Amino acid sequence: MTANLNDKPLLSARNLGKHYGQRLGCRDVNFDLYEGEVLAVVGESGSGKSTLLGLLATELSPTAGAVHYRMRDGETRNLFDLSEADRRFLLGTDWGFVRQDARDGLRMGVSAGGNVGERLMAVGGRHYGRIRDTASDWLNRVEIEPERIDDLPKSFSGGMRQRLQIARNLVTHPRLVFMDEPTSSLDVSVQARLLDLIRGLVSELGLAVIIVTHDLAVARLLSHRIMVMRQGRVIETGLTDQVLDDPREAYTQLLVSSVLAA
Ligand SMILES: Nc1ncnc2c1ncn2[C@@H]1O[C@H](COP(=O)(O)OP(=O)(O)OP(=O)(O)O)[C@@H](O)[C@H]1O
Repeated sequence: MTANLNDKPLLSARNLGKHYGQRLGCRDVNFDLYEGEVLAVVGESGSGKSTLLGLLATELSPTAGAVHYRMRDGETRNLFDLSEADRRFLLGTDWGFVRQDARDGLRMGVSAGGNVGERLMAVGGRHYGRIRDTASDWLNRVEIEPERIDDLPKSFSGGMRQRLQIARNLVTHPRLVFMDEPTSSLDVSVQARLLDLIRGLVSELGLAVIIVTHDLAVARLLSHRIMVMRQGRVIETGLTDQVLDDPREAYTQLLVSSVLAA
């Protein structure tokens, strides 16, 4: 019988680690991520979450280990052996990256429609009318009035900017989306609405997501699995509800009971 590709992980980290000179960023990170799976990485400030995300998204070079990724053609490659062109292809089409600060994820000098359309053009979209229609459709999906299509993101509220960032990232139907504290810069009421939107889109599009958050409520709402980091290492991992309801490690128990400032 032919193996179902979906039985294989989309991404596998093996003994992944990074030191910044003498300082430990993260070490010995091992996990598999499957299509459609949402993995939350949680831990206190300085525990290595951003370092890990940077490594997975190939923005940082590891000092140890590998990350294997199943490309669209079914071939599994070590991300750190990819050519610059392959890397750019992944970043521009197959992956999304939703940043904590929308200014880092959007082109602030380009209209809302341009921000979304640009990613479509990167995957070969050439027909101006169709690109504009798709952009307008995506603005609608993220609850931005399509009449705002020609407005610059700087005229948008924080919540709207984050929603625009999400549209820009999802328009190419990526298979994997990295999210770095996507809601933490927003007011609590705005956060709830954005989380709802993210949850709906992730499930509708069957996205695999790796989300870094210090907010366990965000992890609870969005993720299937959770990885708890402390001092650069993964100290506990498992199904989100299981880990949060019945943490094995004393440190996770403290984190859950909010004794630690996450
Ligand atoms: N560019 C860098 N140069 C040197 N050390 C760094 C660098 N970036 C991170 N570190 C160190 O690596 C460790 C892990 O930091 P990292 O930013 O990955 O943690 P984090 O869990 O994402 O923290 P936060 O939630 O505050 O963003 C820390 O000790 C940090 O000081």
